[in-house]
Amino acid sequence: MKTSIATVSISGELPDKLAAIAAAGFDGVEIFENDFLAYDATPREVGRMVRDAGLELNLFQPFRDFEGMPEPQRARAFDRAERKFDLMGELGADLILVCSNTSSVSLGGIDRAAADLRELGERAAKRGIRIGFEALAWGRHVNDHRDAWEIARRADHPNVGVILDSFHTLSRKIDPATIRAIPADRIFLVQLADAPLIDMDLLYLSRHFRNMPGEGDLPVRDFLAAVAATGYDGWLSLEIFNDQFRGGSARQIAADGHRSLVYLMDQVRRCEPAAGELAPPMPDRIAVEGIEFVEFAATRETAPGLVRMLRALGFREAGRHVSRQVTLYRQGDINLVVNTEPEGFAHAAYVTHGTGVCDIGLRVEDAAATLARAEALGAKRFGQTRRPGELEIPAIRGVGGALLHFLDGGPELSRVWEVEFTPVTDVAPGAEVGLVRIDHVAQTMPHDEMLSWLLFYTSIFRTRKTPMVDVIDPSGIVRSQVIENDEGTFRLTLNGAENARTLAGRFIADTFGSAVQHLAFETRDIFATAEALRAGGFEGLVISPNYFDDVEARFGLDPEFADRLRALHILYDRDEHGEYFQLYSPNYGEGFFFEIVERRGGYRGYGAPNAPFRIAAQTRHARPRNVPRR
Ligand SMILES: O=C(O)c1ccc(O)c(O)c1
Ligand SMILES: [Mg+2]
Repeated sequence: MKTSIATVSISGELPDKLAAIAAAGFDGVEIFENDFLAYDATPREVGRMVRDAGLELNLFQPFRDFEGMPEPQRARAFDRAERKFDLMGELGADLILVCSNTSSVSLGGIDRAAADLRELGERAAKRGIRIGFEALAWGRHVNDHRDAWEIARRADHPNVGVILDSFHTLSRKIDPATIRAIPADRIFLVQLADAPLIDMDLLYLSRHFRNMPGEGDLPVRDFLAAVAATGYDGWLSLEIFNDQFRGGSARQIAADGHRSLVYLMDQVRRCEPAAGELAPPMPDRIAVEGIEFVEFAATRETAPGLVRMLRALGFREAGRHVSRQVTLYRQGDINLVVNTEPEGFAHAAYVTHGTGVCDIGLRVEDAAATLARAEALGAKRFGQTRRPGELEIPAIRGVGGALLHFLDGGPELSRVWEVEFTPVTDVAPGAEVGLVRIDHVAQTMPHDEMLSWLLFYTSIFRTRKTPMVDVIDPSGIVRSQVIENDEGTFRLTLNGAENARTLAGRFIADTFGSAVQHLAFETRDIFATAEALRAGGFEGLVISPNYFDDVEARFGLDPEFADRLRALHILYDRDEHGEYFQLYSPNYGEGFFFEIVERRGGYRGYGAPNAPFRIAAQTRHARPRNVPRR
């Protein structure tokens, strides 16, 4: 189906908006009247700008407070409409959205509204214009698409139909299945938007917090499935009023919007038997079997510090790359790679961001299919000249420009470690500490990038998001959102910093952008791991004793058990499934750190209640003069 987006969804002046919309791959654009009024060009020029950008102008909107007016407002409303029809003639627009009346003087009555729309349809027909009637969720008398459709039906005019908008239907919890009863040829346009589930006045929610389908909590997929089942094959158009998007990057928001529509059409194609071919087929969402490796960019000068930390954590050198300055460190199922090449991608990442994670390798069922899906959803493929002995491993750009590589069990890619690395035996192995796998990867980014990356991950991979939580940092709030699969083999936490003084905010400033801020490893016995680390000279993050007094009281812990936590600086949490234990390294370099966790009995969370105390300890650690003597 053809896709479009309303100008109101994008930041900037009209030309910036149009350029971003065209670049993102949309076929058309809805001109929101205020964007036209605010811009200094004639309607003819604006129409030409749209077409020169390669876009169709599919809707002019909104026309307000029309139906059910008493005189003299009624006659005024028709005069206003005629003026807008003149304007549309110049713009080259043939569909106008009339939204349901919100005026306190408007009168109810389905037949009165139908008669008004019929007359408007008659006048519009003379100009080759069609009227799409939309029920606003806060319309005075009409606030339900079923009533809007009944009015359009009774207007009984070929130039009068309805415009359906997922926000208005779903925010009022109207069953979208009721759309299935509307004939497709009377649906003139479909607008799509999602929104978070926040208990708030609907007008305020709509004008400030709408977001792209898949970014919020509304069942937009069921809405579009119902639309598709009618046989509708017209425009799918995004209409997103969002304060953050208005101030964001026009190109990023437009690209996210396009991705959200492609993803939505793909979901509907799979779940609605009555839907036709909505979009070109692509592989289904990709199941991630695990994190195969994490690669750090470093230099000869910075690598020794990092490697000292890895050894203290029990990692052992296990291989050297056949043609690059790349070393593999291993423990349990964890593969960490340190890249000190003086050129190429990792070096460029080092120059821009400093020592840190530049690449994550995911184990998937089919690496080629993963790349195909990612590209169909607008991800950027990455390629670099191969050196002798190197495999071709599909990769895309991810958070902060870092890479995501895809490995699978096929004959080539399953042998990457044997083919690309020469095994070595560590000459100075540290103690065994019992880390078995990567539990999660935490990526830190500015808050206004969070929805983009959320959509990126959830649209490509078979994952779900959990509700966003606020984490209190001594200098502000950090929002945290989890993306995970059912199997627990792929867990990410996205942390969005709203200000530059929080630990997360300073990390973004110091690393010049979004990046992995910590890696969490799993152990099966946190106490044994903590003892072994300590014996090997690893200095963990010191947590305030006040914290342990509180957890002891809060969970009714056995005092001896609480003393062990206290002595080893192990944080504790519990949910209805089980228990969680956490231990942290101090910050390394630009604010990167490691976490070690143990999950007992199916604990589902990530220790969010502990985050403020961990952050406070890290902040103290970074400014040692604040550490109280003990
Ligand atoms: O918020 C509004 O007024 C408004 C206007 C036009 C629309 O299409 C809409 O969904 C909302
Ligand atoms: Mg709308």
